[in-house]
Amino acid sequence: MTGNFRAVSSAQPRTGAFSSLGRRLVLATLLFSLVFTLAMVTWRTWLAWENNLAEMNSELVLIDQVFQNTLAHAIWEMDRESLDQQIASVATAAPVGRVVLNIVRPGQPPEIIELNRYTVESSGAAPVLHRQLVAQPYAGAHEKVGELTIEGDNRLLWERLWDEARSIVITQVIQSLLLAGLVMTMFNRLVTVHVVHIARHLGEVAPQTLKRHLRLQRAVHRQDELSLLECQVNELQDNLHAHLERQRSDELALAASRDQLAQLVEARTAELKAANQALEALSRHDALTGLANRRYFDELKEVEFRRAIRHKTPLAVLMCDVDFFKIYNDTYGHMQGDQCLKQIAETLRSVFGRSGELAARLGGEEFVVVLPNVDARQASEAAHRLRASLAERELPHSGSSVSRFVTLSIGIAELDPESMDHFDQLLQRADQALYRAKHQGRDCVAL
Ligand SMILES: Nc1nc2c(ncn2[C@@H]2O[C@H](COP(=O)(O)OP(=O)(O)OP(=O)(O)O)[C@@H](O)[C@H]2O)c(=O)[nH]1
Repeated sequence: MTGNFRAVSSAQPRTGAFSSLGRRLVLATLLFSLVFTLAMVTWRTWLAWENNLAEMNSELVLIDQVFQNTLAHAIWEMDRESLDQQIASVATAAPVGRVVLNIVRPGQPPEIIELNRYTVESSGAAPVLHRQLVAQPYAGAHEKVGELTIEGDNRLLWERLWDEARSIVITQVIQSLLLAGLVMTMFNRLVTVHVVHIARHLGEVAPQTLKRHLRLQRAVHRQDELSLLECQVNELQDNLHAHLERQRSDELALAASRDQLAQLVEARTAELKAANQALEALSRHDALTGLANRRYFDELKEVEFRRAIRHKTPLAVLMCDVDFFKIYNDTYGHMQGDQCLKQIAETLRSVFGRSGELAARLGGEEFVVVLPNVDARQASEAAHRLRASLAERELPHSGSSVSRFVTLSIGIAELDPESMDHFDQLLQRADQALYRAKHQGRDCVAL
């Protein structure tokens, strides 16, 4: 499950290098401030220009109001000295750049007095004031004596504009820089720090740390986008934790039921195996005597035959038949006959209990014994041991004409690799020997 989590610290942006949100915001703010500053400077400079023009015009009007009557009077009175002084005063007043006085006298050509503040003629946008000078030599008389033209000082106008523009630019730039700094600081404190904190927290999220909630370090807890994000991250962690817990308990339950199922399957398999073994035992063994039955004997006989041929070892077979068993049954009853067959089987088991020796009931009262690594002589000794062992049991057989007890006739055959190529030939040979034993009077062994 840990593999389902990826550390944020190792995650890279999809394309390009890492670019801080705060830096981009500052750049955008600075760009905006620059454009805004340019616009503001232009607009405020234009306003300042208009103000300066109006102010200079007012100053010229004021000068004109101060001097128009005294000038008209000096012209009327032909007071040259006063006239020159006044013209010089007007020309040296601060906002004045040029003064032109056109003196009109009846019958004389007009006289023009012009004073320039600067040697070089400056013409420009400064305001110009034209005033007709009228003298009042007596009450009710109006005599036009001249015309006064006052032109504003262009240089002064531009100097004033330049001073104002400079202060406008400085204040706008400072204002913009302060605004950008404020935005950057606020954004950094209010957003960037917390976004980085959230990214680090998410990078450390793992199944075992899901219960550790995200806690934003904020002086004042406000309900805003960040608190919403904090809440959603914690809710996601809780859901994930609950889901993992559910998954874990489901896995445990599944494992428990799997174990239970495995135990059940194991028990059922054992039962089945036991039943199969029982079935197999039943299918391979004679129900009455417990000896191998004909089917099992048929399975094993060829194996032993091939082994003896391959290893060139001797192999002997005993064919055993109970003597006068029909009479036994007739005398003691079929049930007793069964008990007798069981006793004979027990005798066979006790005599031929070594590994490899096989005693089987072929049917009725007929038994066969396969003896690997045993030749005819040894088989004969074994047959006699069998007869002796049966005799020891002293199973009464009153109907027998050869003994008071139950006896066996035994035919022996030994494998002859030259003349035999399958087991039945050996069995047939043993059967023929048994036939001879019966004809020799029973209760004997024949080769
Ligand atoms: N009780 C009992 N009798 C069986 C069983 N199988 C076969 N018999 C009897 O065994 C008898 C065999 O008789 P016979 O083949 O005539 O041979 P015998 O009487 O033993 O005579 P000889 O072999 O010539 O000595 C028959 O009467 C069968 O009914 C069995 O499982 N139980």
